[in-house]
Amino acid sequence: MTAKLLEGKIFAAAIKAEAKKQVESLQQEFKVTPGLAVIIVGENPASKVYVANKHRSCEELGIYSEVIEMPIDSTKAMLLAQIDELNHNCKIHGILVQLPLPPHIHTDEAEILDFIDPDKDVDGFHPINVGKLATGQEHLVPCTPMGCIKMLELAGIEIAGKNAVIIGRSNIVGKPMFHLLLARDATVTVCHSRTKNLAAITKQADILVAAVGRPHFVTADMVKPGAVVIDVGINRIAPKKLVGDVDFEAVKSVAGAITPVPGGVGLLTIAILMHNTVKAARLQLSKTI
Ligand SMILES: Nc1nc(=O)c2c([nH]1)NC[C@@H]1CN(c3ccc(C(=O)N[C@@H](CCC(=O)O)C(=O)O)cc3)C=[N+]21
Ligand SMILES: [Mg+2]
Repeated sequence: MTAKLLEGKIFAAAIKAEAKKQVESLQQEFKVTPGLAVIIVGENPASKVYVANKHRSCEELGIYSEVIEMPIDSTKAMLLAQIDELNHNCKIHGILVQLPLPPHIHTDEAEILDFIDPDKDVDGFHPINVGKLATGQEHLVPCTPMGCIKMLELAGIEIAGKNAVIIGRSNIVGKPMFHLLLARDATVTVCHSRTKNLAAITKQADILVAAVGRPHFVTADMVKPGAVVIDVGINRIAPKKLVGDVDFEAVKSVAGAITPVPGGVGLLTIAILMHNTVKAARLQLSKTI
């Protein structure tokens, strides 16, 4: 058996086309152009690639985009001042602080992210938005897990009643993914580095989400035949070689459907960021009218 390939570009195109329509209707109805600001601190090469991809997507869709490059030695106070300006800048509807932050301000990450106006929090990382997601009031939702959900929906893959297993419990992927799947009536298990008998649990999964950050972590013997395997990993094993968390070549002959890396959910992450930016703009308009 060979798994159906879930190609990110097809789903991303559908999500972006819908966002583009909404950009046009906001311009026609309200003369407002949605705006996204991305703050990048320092020179992390991977971050630069992602930020450039985000900027290009904004241009494609007619979203106003600002990339704010701050020096590697920026202080917490400098970041908070920049966020404060963007919180009050009416051209900007979405604010994203590219992670990871440099080591000297790493411990300030939560304080920095929590300073973003929750209505402009297109990453969905603010505790208000996390709380809303956890209580069934989905508002601005983290882009990568939301991309996975949208992909399942667009591919016509049923979630309700399915056994979903997530490997990884990060605030960015694992935990929000848990809430999104639970809200759609899956039976959800979250596994992590201290989980015992991992393969026995993952083998129960109808939907398996890998978000561990370790190349080839999910092997064929961990996958139930016919399962949907979503690979959220982005591991750069050489300057130009990107691999996921799943041993793709082996798992594709067991799974029913699988996402590739690159070309999988990474593309959806950006598409949802565009969707969230438009949603944030709409939200802010509805509060001012
Ligand atoms: N505040 C914040 N929000 C984020 O959403 C965020 C972040 N920080 N830090 C880094 C991660 C990573 N991330 C990706 C975005 C696009 C691709 C993407 O476009 N991937 C393509 C191309 C990748 C390539 O070739 O390098 C693909 O998978 O095919 C991947 C990963 C967003 N992140
Ligand atoms: Mg995780």
